[in-house]
Amino acid sequence: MTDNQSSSQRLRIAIQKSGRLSKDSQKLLKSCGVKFNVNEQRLIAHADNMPIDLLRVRDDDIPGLVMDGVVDLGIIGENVLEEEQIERESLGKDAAYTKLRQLDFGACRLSLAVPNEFDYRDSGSLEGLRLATSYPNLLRRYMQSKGIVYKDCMLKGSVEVAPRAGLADGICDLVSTGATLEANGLYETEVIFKSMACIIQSSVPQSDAKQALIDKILSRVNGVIRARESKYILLHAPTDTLNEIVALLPGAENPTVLPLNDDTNRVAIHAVSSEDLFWDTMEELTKLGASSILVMPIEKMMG
Ligand SMILES: Nc1ncnc2c1ncn2[C@@H]1O[C@H](COP(=O)(O)OP(=O)(O)OP(=O)(O)O)[C@@H](O)[C@H]1O
Ligand SMILES: O=P(O)(O)OC[C@H]1O[C@H](OP(=O)(O)OP(=O)(O)O)[C@H](O)[C@@H]1O
Ligand SMILES: [Mg+2]
Repeated sequence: MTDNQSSSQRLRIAIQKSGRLSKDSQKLLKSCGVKFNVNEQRLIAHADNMPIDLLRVRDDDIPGLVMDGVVDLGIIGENVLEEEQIERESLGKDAAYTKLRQLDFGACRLSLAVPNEFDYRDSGSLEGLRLATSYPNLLRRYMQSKGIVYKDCMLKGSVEVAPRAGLADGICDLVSTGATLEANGLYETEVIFKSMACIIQSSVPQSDAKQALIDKILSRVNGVIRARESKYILLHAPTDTLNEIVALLPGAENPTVLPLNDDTNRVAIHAVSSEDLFWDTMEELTKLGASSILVMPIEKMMG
């Protein structure tokens, strides 16, 4: 590290050390051109080509590190972020941050779930019962909004086993596929919070140089996510169904139409689509006479 890159001038980004968000967080930063190697034993990874340090920590610590201005940026699930914000606000601690954008991974929901044999009608069925959760603040906010009084059972992990272990009557935990609930003889009754990973910035004012680097990273994140959501589509189409074919391409504006050699009845279409092209649409396209349909991933996008 050179003098002009002393630690206070380097941008500090907190990411999850190991868990559901860690690989996707690293992949996103690498796609943004940040070059680094992670040593599993080390808390910090220095980027080789930009004044950026990655701090690899437990996800629960990331919102607090950003809110206290210890790090400049953090990649975190909205569930953990919101939980920490409610906690800090209730304690009168600083809970300010800026959400730069939602990301395209870490999709899950915080839900209420009860044992399969539980006769659940609505959240009122939980009145007076004990609920196990790692998210006491989000649960309290939801139950207060419904006017339901319940008892807490705070567990940092293994929440789904609590009812079977006789620790609680129901749970409030993260769900994605629902496989963990099913494996534990539980069923989901109500979604109380929907979550994605997001990138947040500390509210502490930054130097111009650091803010410029944050803006550059954010612009690249936008480009990476737009590219991941988009496809490059090439196909051949009969001229008489051209308009119908173009109308079927999702989110494709002003596609390029090119003549084909020795074939005046058909043209080539090149289009960038804002969504994937599903098999059903491809089948519709072939029914309209389209052929040589290619759907390709886009690596980068800008402008
Ligand atoms: N099943 C899931 N599918 C997708 N995203 C999930 C899933 N479960 C959790 N997440 C998201 O990933 C985040 C991290 O989940 P993980 O299970 O790795 O956390 P953890 O066990 O608390 O990790 P840590 O050791 O860092 O505290 C969650 O807070 C949530 O935002
Ligand atoms: O609905 P599903 O697809 O089954 O996912 C839900 C599970 O995923 C998360 O745990 P994870 O597997 O990350 O392990 P952890 O309990 O160690 O955090 C979450 O805490 C649930 O237990
Ligand atoms: Mg955690």
